[in-house]
Amino acid sequence: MTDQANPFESLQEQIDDAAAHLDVADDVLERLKHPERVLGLNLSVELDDGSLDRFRAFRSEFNGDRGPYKGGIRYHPGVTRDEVKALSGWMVYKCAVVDIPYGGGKGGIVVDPADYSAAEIERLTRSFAEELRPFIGEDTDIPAPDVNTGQREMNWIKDTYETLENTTEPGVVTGKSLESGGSEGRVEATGRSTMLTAREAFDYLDKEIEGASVAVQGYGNAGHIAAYLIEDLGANVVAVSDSSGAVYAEDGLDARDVKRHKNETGSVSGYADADEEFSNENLLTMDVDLLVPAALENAIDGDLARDVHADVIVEAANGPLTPEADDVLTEADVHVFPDILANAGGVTVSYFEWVQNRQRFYWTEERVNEELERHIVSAFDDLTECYESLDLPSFRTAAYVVAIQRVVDAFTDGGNWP
Ligand SMILES: NC(=O)C1=CN([C@@H]2O[C@H](COP(=O)(O)OP(=O)(O)OC[C@H]3O[C@@H](n4cnc5c(N)ncnc54)[C@H](OP(=O)(O)O)[C@@H]3O)[C@@H](O)[C@H]2O)C=CC1
Ligand SMILES: O=C(O)CCC(=O)C(=O)O
Repeated sequence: MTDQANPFESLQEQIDDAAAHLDVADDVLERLKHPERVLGLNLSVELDDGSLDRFRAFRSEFNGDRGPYKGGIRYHPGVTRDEVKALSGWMVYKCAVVDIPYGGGKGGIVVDPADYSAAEIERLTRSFAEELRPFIGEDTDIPAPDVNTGQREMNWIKDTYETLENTTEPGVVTGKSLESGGSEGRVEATGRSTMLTAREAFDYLDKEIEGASVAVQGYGNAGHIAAYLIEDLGANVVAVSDSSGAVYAEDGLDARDVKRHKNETGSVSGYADADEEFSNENLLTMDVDLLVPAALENAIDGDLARDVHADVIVEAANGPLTPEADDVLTEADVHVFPDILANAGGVTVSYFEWVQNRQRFYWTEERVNEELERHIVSAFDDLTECYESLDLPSFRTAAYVVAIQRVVDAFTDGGNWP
């Protein structure tokens, strides 16, 4: 990270920027900028050597006007209370922009999972699930995966909850494995909506995605899947990175093959068919047609933004640009398509998973992908229509205008739906 911007303050600034174009009373606006409840925990977990370790953990329930709180759980040493608050707020507006019936929540544990065994991570996850039990449920608050969590952790949360509640309630958490009631297409969903947003953006801007040069920062769930799906559109993924640094090939990498290399060695570095290796900062300032930040918040601050040479940015990560970076890039006519649209595929397919869990009726992958495409394209159209009709300064502001209006309507029209 190149910047110390507080993500919670960034979120509040984004809301204020959009509210300036809306007729929202100050007291209602104040409500939209603060979480309803933040749970802070100290989890005591037994390590494999018999000693106890203490872990700080959080769950923020930001706003439930449109439905149950919804959002992932992150395991990372950099997790803070304010980061979790920001991430939960972004979930509110993300769910509203794609018009799914949820509010926003997010959780996190301050931990580097690489330092612990699988058994220790299981005990940590189950301990968190026990503490969350009174607050979560398929109609109240529904966790999901985020950075460094996936199907394994979601299965443990579901199992702990169902055991303690003596019930069958698979919709209490999404992002589970298929065997535990997960949905086809959920693993790929975040990368898929990033690809769909990039495709729609290029079309909207009258640019060709075929042959476009692409750089992707972060090669986890969101980044690597976005990379290969964008490659499938005929684009040329010339650079990708993870925490070890970036690899570059002038004629294009093979995104799936880079992932195979990362699975084998732990990082993208050392990929044999790369022409060159360089830093993440170099990747973010490359002269490419499309830049996809898919790692963490604050990847691009105001200073770095002045060196960004990409034409279009599609945000797979949550909050990768600081508000100052946004201003610099808007001024420089770089088209930024925001996180709350581009990475909304994850929560949208989580919604499909929850619907399937409640109906005990499971969809094909084809149906999931069709419904996802419909939601993302429709949200993209709402956003660009708002951008044009109100003559807004950025696509981010347009996304927040659409989303905030929907949340305000749900609040003023008398609460939750459906
Ligand atoms: N998973 C999901 O469903 C969703 C995720 N998101 C967002 O997408 C982003 C990525 O999440 P996800 O892919 O799930 O997480 P993962 O843990 O799967 O991947 C994170 C990736 O980011 C890399 N990374 C971390 N720090 C840096 C850095 N400083 N520079 C470059 N790369 C870095 C990691 O590197 P390494 O592999 O070396 O650790 C890893 O490749 C987050 O902002 C998340 O909130 C948004 C919507 C849904
Ligand atoms: O799938 C979900 O419910 C939430 C995913 C998530 O945490 C996010 O979109 O940032």
